[in-house]
Amino acid sequence: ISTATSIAQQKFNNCIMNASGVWCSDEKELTIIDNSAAGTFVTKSGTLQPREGNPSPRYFETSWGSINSMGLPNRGLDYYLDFVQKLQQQKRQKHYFISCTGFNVQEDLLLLKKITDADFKGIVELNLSCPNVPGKPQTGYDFATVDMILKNVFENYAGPLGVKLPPYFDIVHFNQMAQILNKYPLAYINCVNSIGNGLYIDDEKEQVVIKPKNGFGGIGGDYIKPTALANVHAFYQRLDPKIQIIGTGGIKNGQDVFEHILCGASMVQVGTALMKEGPDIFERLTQELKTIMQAKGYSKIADFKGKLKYLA
Ligand SMILES: O=C(O)c1[nH]c(=O)[nH]c(=O)c1I
Repeated sequence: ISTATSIAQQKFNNCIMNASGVWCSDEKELTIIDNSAAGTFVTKSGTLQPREGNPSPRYFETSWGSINSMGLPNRGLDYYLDFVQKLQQQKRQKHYFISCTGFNVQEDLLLLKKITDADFKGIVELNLSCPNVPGKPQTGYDFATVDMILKNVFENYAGPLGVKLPPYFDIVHFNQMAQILNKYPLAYINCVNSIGNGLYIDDEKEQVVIKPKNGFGGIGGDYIKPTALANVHAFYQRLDPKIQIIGTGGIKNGQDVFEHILCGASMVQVGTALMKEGPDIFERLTQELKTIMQAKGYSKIADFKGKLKYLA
């Protein structure tokens, strides 16, 4: 039984990896993920300059998931690029994802030029959905801007590239976004980022639990799985099959991985549950998925990818 997959013709021996932002902020964390059962890793979204991010407390775990307003703290794109290129020299058969995000299209293009100049051979994840930089909108909800960015990106970047999208909640929005995405040679889209600007309250103290933005933050975990599955499947139904889908959101056991693949995901990313359990989770998720596949008579993920059935 194989849980292998491929994205943009790059092969991965496992379809399960980390979500950007979790266990991927420095080379120590990235090395641990690289040596875990995860098929590969994606870095924290790198910006042109390093960033401190928002004041703490900025992350809080609940029984059903998490709320975060990290504020894009990162070592800067150059740091991640240098580290991944060094690692790539040692592990030629492995491929890695680098996440990046600019505050406007000029910055996006500068980030991509750095990646081109470094002769990066992995896959780029352009983050269009950070919900936690005060005063900055989530690009993914501005359709015209997404269209303009993708036009500029694909006029300037030649390597495999995907985008990290926010969750959408309206069928018309799925249609409008799919129409835009289908115009471009995207390697994949990654659905979903956290559900932006949720609010979690400590009843005893009668107060919020994170400091930035009066407690408003991105929601992850069990809360968002139905939304994540819907976004994966809605785009699977609408996109050119050349554009693959990475499923992110609410994955904490083999069943959740199975459901994302059934909805059309070629790869899945784990955030909140990885934060809670640590990198050993990848071995557990892989075994649980294999057990489910065995019970159902599937030998590879292509046997059931996207095969969600509807009621007649
Ligand atoms: O606050 C963050 O750093 C953050 N938090 C998220 O939940 N998603 C994102 O894309 C980012 I860049």
